Amino acid sequence: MLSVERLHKRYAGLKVMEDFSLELEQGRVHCLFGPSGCGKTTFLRILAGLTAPDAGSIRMPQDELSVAAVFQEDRLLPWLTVRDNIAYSVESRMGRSAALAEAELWGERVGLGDFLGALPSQLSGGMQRRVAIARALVCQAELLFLDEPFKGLDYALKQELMGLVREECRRKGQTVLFVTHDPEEAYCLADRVYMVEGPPLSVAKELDVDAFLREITGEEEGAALQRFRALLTQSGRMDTN
Ligand SMILES: Nc1ncnc2c1ncn2[C@@H]1O[C@H](COP(=O)(O)OP(=O)(O)OP(=O)(O)O)[C@@H](O)[C@H]1O
Repeated sequence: MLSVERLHKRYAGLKVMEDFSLELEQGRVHCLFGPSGCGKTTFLRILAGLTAPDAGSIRMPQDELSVAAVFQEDRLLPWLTVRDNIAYSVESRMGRSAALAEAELWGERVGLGDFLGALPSQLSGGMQRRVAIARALVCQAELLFLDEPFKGLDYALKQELMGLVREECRRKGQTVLFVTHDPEEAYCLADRVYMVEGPPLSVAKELDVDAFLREITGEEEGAALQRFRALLTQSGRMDTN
């Protein structure tokens, strides 16, 4: 569905990407997993068309795919309410009243039903994150890019939102690429994990979630595995148990 070939990127003296390639498969949730500062956000920005690579190409089968993204900074419009922030991205396509109805539905699904009329300045950081997630999900885009989408959320909420993202992406066959340095998020949400190091991002180690788990815990069975299995159950990922 999307093929990234031999990307190179440099910021002044810093090489952040060197010959980096990756494939995204239609309808799957992919995780780019790597340490802070290794170049993950730069990669997402290149895919989203916000940063230009120095060399390399991004190929998609169709000319135009719809894309929605959540970046680390929430980028909410401060003068619009929660309802209007969520509706904003779909209003031109759906019309105002349908967009507002969808916005209310998504506002409620992320647990902000009582704050639909609030302004971003009246929300906590975690609540603003939830608005940003709702705003991305309401678009029903074919491609969804998420940069550390659950950063700053408490554990229970993170589990709930991961379940929501999984369920929605599965239901609509969306292709997702999310970025994290949290192994639990990678394990609970992804179908495939690309482990990277850097800068520069260069070769990604591509793993299914069970191989990823073995890679990070260094064990086949044991306490860590059981803990992750419990997480898996909580987050609704019974199918890989
Ligand atoms: N616009 C920029 N100009 C110069 N250097 C940049 C710019 N954006 C990022 N960098 C540098 O490129 C490197 C990779 O940054 P990037 O934000 O892509 O990493 P990351 O893996 O997403 O990090 P984190 O997980 O902490 O968000 C860092 O050393 C960063 O300082």
